[in-house]
Amino acid sequence: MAGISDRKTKTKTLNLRLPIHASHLPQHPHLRTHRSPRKKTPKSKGGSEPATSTLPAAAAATNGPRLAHPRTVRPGPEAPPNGPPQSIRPSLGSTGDFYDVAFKVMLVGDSGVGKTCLLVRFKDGAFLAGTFISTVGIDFRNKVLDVDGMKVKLQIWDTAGQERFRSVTHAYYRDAHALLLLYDITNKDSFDNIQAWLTEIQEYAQQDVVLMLLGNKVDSTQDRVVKREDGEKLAKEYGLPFMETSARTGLNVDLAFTAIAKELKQRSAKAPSEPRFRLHDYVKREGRGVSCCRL
Ligand SMILES: Nc1nc2c(ncn2[C@@H]2O[C@H](COP(=O)(O)OP(=O)(O)OP(=O)(O)O)[C@@H](O)[C@H]2O)c(=O)[nH]1
Ligand SMILES: [Mg+2]
Repeated sequence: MAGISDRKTKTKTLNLRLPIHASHLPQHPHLRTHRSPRKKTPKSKGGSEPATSTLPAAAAATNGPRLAHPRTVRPGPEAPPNGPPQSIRPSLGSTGDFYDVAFKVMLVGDSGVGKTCLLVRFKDGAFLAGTFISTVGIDFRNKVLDVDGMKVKLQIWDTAGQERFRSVTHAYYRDAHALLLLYDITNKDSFDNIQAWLTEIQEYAQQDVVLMLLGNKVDSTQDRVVKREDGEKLAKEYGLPFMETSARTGLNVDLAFTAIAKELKQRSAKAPSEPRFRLHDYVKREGRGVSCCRL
């Protein structure tokens, strides 16, 4: 297995890869625009990393990923209160897209697990092959989905997995309606760090945030070191919906975001007339295995 630290990496601003308009970027004081050397992905065990504790309340949850522990919310300078989902009335987004309701989704997980690639695959239908360019700070892309006749806008925040940007990311958790937590099936450390990420989420995110666990790079069958069953077991332990994905082939990528959008839309409905959407069941039913797709 090629460890993350073994790879040829380069760090530069995400803007170079995601050509979003500069005016869309939050003026966060921690946002960096300079290149800096890549550091090894932090380990959760020991050191200054978040303690690796379990989330018993989350584990007990059977109907979703709610983290029931009381927590201290530490909003950052750019984190407005996370109220209910935005306006149900049709709105015109800054990119000219009409939407009925909008939500914020955050991608989190160790550096190199494929967060940026997953977002680019979902937004543009392409895969960013080649030199790994690590995200600096945080950035976002918008995509409007048609969910059962309603235009649902997802504002998807792509965070930097490197430890040195962690304080930047913390400031945005509170504003997120949903989190996609990724590990890399070819990198055991990234899987072992999931518990630490959950602890961090428990501390900084909203209590009712929608959370899904994704094991990415499932196309790399030769390099797999985390079994699918281990991912499923961990997800079950914490009451999380789980899927394996590939930003390279696109396997389950649209499904992951669509599932999140469906769940958020359902939650935003004031008087839901339709049958209750069940995120766990939907993901289990619709998720596809590796064998379905060739490279
Ligand atoms: N085989 C394979 N490689 C992938 C996949 N997703 C990402 N990669 C590769 O993994 C490396 C890291 O991908 P990124 O998306 O930049 O990782 P990241 O999680 O955004 O990393 P940070 O920005 O540092 O937090 C790149 O070399 C990608 O080409 C995947 O699904 N399959
Ligand atoms: Mg990235």
